[in-house]
Amino acid sequence: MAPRKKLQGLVAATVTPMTPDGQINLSVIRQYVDYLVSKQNVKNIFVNGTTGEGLALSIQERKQLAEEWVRQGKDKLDHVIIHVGALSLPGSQELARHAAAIGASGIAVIAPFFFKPTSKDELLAFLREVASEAPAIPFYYYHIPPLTGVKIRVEELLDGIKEQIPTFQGVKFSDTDLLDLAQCINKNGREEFVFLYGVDEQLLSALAIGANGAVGSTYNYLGQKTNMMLQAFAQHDLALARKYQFLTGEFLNFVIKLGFGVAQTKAVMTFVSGIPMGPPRLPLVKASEEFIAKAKAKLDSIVWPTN
Ligand SMILES: CC(=O)N[C@@H]([C@@H](O)[C@H](O)[C@H](O)CO)[C@@H](O)CC(=O)C(=O)O
Repeated sequence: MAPRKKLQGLVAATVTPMTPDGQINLSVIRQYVDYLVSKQNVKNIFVNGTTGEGLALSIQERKQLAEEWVRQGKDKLDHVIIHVGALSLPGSQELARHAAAIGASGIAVIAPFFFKPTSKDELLAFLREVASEAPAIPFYYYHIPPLTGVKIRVEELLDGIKEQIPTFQGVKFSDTDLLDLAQCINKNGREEFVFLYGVDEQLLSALAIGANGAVGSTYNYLGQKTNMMLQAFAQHDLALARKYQFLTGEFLNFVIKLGFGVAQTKAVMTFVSGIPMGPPRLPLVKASEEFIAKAKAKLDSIVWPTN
């Protein structure tokens, strides 16, 4: 899938549908793609990331999922980015080669987080060895220090990165350190690289400092609303953009207090879309019925602007 345009706007971090007994469920991916496009107006996806439980899947499962998303996304989606990060370099390289071979629009990689890189050079060396296995497609660094524990500043990482990784295209920035993000954008320019923000409840702040778009779990079911926020922001209607951000925040603030993660995202996506996303994989456990009832009532109670 050759990307026709530069990646920008919203990217849904897809959940991995599973059967009730915990096997990956490829059979609903077609319906999932159609739902994102027709109901959420989201035409970019990020597969096998955090929300997709990529690190809890086998290499074989990750390949099967990547293939199905690319197949079903053909002629419907603009970008299918496959997350190929893994704890071992050979695992990550194998996934990178596979993603390129099946026609993914790009690959993304998190920092390995059992044996962690302790410096920019160590991290860059790992990323370079993965990126070079897919030399014809864009490469994105997936920065998510709350989960990886790798806190190397992106500002530092980007310094001279193109010489090391010619396919480097941008960052999925899932951290609240907006000073780091701002420095990245200020030094490199939002035209040079793509900066996709990954903390959905704070997206408007990231847009204000120049983020090109966002990758996140909520764009699966609040994509349409968040697109309205992006539109309001683009039209300099900050008051309206804030309304959308505050309402998304109201929902997330509510569910975060109840305990919110990938399992709960799967449950919310199931009741909003009607597509059965199934349980998460251990060690994650499925959301409780109580959570589902409360989250649904909260989401239903929100009155969105009609403009
Ligand atoms: C830690 C985490 O899961 N963060 C989410 C957010 O979308 C997050 O669910 C949202 O901001 C709610 O807190 C994304 O950054 C993760 C993501 O994009 C991915 O699945 O790779």
